Amino acid sequence: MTAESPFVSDVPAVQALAAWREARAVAGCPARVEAVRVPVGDAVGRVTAEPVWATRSSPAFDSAGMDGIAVRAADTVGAAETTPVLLAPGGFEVVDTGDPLPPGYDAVVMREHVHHTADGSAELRAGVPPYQHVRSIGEDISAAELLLPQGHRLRPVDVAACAAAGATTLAVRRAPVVAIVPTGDEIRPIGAELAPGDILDTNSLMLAAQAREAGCEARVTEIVPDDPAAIAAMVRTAAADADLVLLIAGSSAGRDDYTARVVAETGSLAVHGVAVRPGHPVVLGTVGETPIVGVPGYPVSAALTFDIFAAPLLAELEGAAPHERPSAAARLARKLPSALGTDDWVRVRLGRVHDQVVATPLPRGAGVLTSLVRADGLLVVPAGLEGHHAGEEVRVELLRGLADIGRTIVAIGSHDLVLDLAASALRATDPLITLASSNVGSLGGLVALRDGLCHIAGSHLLDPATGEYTLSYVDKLFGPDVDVAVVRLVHRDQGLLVASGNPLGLTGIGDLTRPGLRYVNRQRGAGTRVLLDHELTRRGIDPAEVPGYAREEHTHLAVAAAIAAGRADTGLGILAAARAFGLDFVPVAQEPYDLVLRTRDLDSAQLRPLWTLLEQPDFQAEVEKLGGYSCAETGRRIR
Ligand SMILES: Nc1nc2c(c(=O)[nH]1)N[C@H]1C(S)=C(S)[C@@H](COP(=O)(O)OP(=O)(O)OC[C@H]3O[C@@H](n4cnc5c(N)ncnc54)[C@H](O)[C@@H]3O)O[C@H]1N2
Ligand code: MOO
Repeated sequence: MTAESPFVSDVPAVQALAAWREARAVAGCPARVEAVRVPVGDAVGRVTAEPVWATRSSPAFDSAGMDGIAVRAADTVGAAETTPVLLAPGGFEVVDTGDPLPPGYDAVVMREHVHHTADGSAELRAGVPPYQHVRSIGEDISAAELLLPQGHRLRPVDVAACAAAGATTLAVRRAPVVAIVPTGDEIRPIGAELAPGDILDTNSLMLAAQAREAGCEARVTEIVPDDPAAIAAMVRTAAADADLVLLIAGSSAGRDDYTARVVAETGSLAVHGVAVRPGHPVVLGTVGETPIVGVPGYPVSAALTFDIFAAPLLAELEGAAPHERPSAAARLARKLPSALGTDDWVRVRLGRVHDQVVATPLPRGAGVLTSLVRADGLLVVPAGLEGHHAGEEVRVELLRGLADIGRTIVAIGSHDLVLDLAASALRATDPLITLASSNVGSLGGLVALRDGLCHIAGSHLLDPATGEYTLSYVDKLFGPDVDVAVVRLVHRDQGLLVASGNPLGLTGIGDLTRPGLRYVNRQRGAGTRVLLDHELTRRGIDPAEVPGYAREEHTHLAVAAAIAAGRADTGLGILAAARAFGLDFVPVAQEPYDLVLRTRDLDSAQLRPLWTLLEQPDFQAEVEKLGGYSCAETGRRIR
């Protein structure tokens, strides 16, 4: 690879890590950070640099385990309710929990089992075995035992045990120092006034916090402009007193992307481009004796690059095992395509549907940081796979506890803004409730419900034969005997979304055959597409006559966005989507949008908060404020 090459050539992650390791060895990068001796009280979070041996037993003496009296067990033999034993003063001694056991005694009787008589004797109504309620010397720790191995990250319980075992100081690895260097002419510090095109330096904030969470000291430098000489100077300074440098952005092939060149010129470039996504343009190398990572600028790429490349190295520098997240099996809520040749890191929402965990993929863009914010888990589609089918079992790394996901409502089907509104309203009433919705179209939602992959399927499927919505599809898919309930969410207006002012003067479906028109359609299986097809058929129009019929978007908002950006002239969608993008709207039809579910879930604890919400007048008012919605039948069970 040449330093000048603008091309990022992706190597598999394992190979990249091996190449970087080799480069670090050649550059003489230390294998470990130094060991230091610190007071036990300061050692939490650090990693032991040598084994910890006990120099003291704990307890250091036989001690009373309870408040009461110390006795000789032999003196109590035969004591019973009917034949109490009296111990005269001098034949026992009062003790409190933790007191050394007085010499000559071998057991303790709890004070609530002792009757003191007027002459000061102690009356016992039960015999006691030797060593009852006595903590013997070394019960917890014996002097000379190995308490902790080397390479152990110290937790609060560990330092307490070390101190009890006689340690006042511990030999630990010092915290690795991570220097973070943000770059980019457009990057501004958090809190700065922003001009158009400016971007806040959120990556430094995140990476520094990730480094601290990993037990490191993080130092963020000034933001360096896109000037290779300035970046090189800052990298040299940062590397001089850091154990790892994270150089943010400029990792790919743009005109101002200098990271690979700077690393090659100031040190050695081991890897430029790894077959992982997000994060593929990552740069790995060394500067002096310090490892450096060129972290891609997109926030999701930056976060994952830290996890995949920086965190394992930092753990190794401390001599500790890398942090591993627990994982669980889950079934995919919908199809997950993935490019061959790269490890695809997909963020997922998790929910429990009946007795299985279901994973719903979140948006995949490397700039969509909220996909990580909302993620309950991470799933890696390995380079050798072209993805997974809906319903396929996958292994998911957990970012949240499985117990926490128990209250997630999994919704799959057609997209509607009312579901988004409900998700945020539910969260406001109880932070533990999540409504995770995934848009695969009405038909896809019904299939997912049939296959046990969701709690509710949002549907607005018109049956052109009957003019009825959804019910006939439910019958067809589930058969008449399966207990499926249908609850009305809303009625909504569907119409043609057009640019503000309706510049083409469209009046309805009949105008869609105009030559040169750029229509944008919804995907097959979407209720809106079924509606379009029905309206076309009614007018005897062949879909092939609609220019743009084959062009597909997956949500109302995506259709509206395409029109707002001037990439299309019109598409069928809901009024609320037109409003959200400042578009005009030519009404075509009013349709019901329903929630389909298993009857047994109508009364489940997971779904109950949703039904309560739908009844609320405040919520209904919010919905109608979106425009184009009627709540006249909201919450009514129609099957
Ligand atoms: N022709 C190619 N273009 C791109 C490729 C490629 O292989 N060939 N890779 C794409 C991928 S994938 C990624 S990821 C990005 C990586 O970009 P860079 O590391 O070069 O970063 P920039 O282009 O400078 O910035 C990308 C994006 O991130 C924002 N950014 C930068 N620094 C920060 C920061 N500190 N805090 C928050 N956000 C930051 C920056 O403003 C840009 O919006 O390249 C693709 N392109
Ligand atoms: O690989 Mo980039 O990091 O997808 O966004």
